[in-house]
Amino acid sequence: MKIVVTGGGTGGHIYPALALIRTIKQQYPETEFIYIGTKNGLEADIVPRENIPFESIHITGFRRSLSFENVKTIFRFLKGVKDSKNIFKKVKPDIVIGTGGYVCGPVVYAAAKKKIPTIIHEQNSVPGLTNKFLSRYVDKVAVCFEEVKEFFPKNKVILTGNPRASEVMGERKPGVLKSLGLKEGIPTVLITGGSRGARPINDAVIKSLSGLSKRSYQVIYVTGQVHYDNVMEEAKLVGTLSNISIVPFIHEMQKVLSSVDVVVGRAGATSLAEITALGIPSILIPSPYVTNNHQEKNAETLVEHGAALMLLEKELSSKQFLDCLDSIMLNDEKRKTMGDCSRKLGMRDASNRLSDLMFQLVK
Ligand SMILES: CC(=O)N[C@H]1[C@@H](OP(=O)(O)OP(=O)(O)OC[C@H]2O[C@@H](n3ccc(=O)[nH]c3=O)[C@H](O)[C@@H]2O)O[C@H](CO)[C@@H](O)[C@@H]1O
Repeated sequence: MKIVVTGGGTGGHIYPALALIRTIKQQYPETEFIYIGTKNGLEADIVPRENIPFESIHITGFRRSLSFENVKTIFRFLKGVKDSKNIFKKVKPDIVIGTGGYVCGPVVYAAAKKKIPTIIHEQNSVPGLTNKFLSRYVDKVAVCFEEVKEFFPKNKVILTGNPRASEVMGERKPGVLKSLGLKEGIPTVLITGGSRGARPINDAVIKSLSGLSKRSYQVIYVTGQVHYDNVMEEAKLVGTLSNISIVPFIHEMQKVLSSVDVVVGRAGATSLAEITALGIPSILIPSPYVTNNHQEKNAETLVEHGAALMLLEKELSSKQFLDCLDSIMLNDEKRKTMGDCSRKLGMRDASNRLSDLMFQLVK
């Protein structure tokens, strides 16, 4: 069987696709995959590392305001459809699956027009523009939140969860904290700004570094690749940070996640699927720069169930950040209660649910 997978731009769309590919490869090693992305998205770096054949098309997103760029985007879309059809001619896929991001638009649309079975996977509690458009053409829409079902055709939508939730399970390995220069057996928080890092979170963490260095707990701080050098300049001025490990990006996030006690981060849907699968309590600082403020809605679901605390970026200060972090890191009972609430939200069988849906469609 040949499967075309497409999705990209940011990690939140790429890692669910990779998790699905790994699950199917384990079950059916003879399955062939081709990943279609763009050259500018994170997928161009992440996917070839996994030894998955990678093809690229050129596409950009629509601007919300009237702009000549949107006219160019329409032409790029049409060219992307043509290029995708050419790839399909060569590859002859049995099914095409899109996991979100602009690149899915022309690829999945072209597949639907060619009558190839199609699925889109929506990770968020509010759908993205591309998936809303594609839902008219595809065979099935796989979702991760009950409340997002109403945005899609009733006869197509099905709750599967996010395959990353399945993938992060069972990866607990000793030595991970040591490899990051930290100690085993001490409460540890992971601070991240999502797959690309987030400057406002970095600003708050930099201002808190001196305070964090005096805490009894330890910190893994992921800056985002492009922000790393600047953060390190600032960190050098603070002095010794023996309980803080600062890194630009983590490639084996599943191993790190299973070694930490609390996560501080944005409220990207794939990250939330991972932390709820593992039952990790979190402090969420939703990005206000995303479509329909969907990260705040993602975060609210966890807060309402007692699994997370939310801080709004516009109110974020170093004092508020440290107080909130201390309230969980220094309170074992609270960590445990929040962790239990988080675990209840996890959908750990998501990979199988999505691959079952796929095989039903191909049959
Ligand atoms: C700004 C933006 O548009 N963000 C969107 C994007 O976020 P983003 O790409 O940040 O997505 P998520 O936070 O959902 O997922 C990030 C993924 O990258 C991984 N990771 C992260 C950091 C790192 O160092 N190493 C690593 O492997 C995480 O484990 C996770 O698998 O996609 C999500 C899923 O559709 C959306 O909910 C977010 O709103």
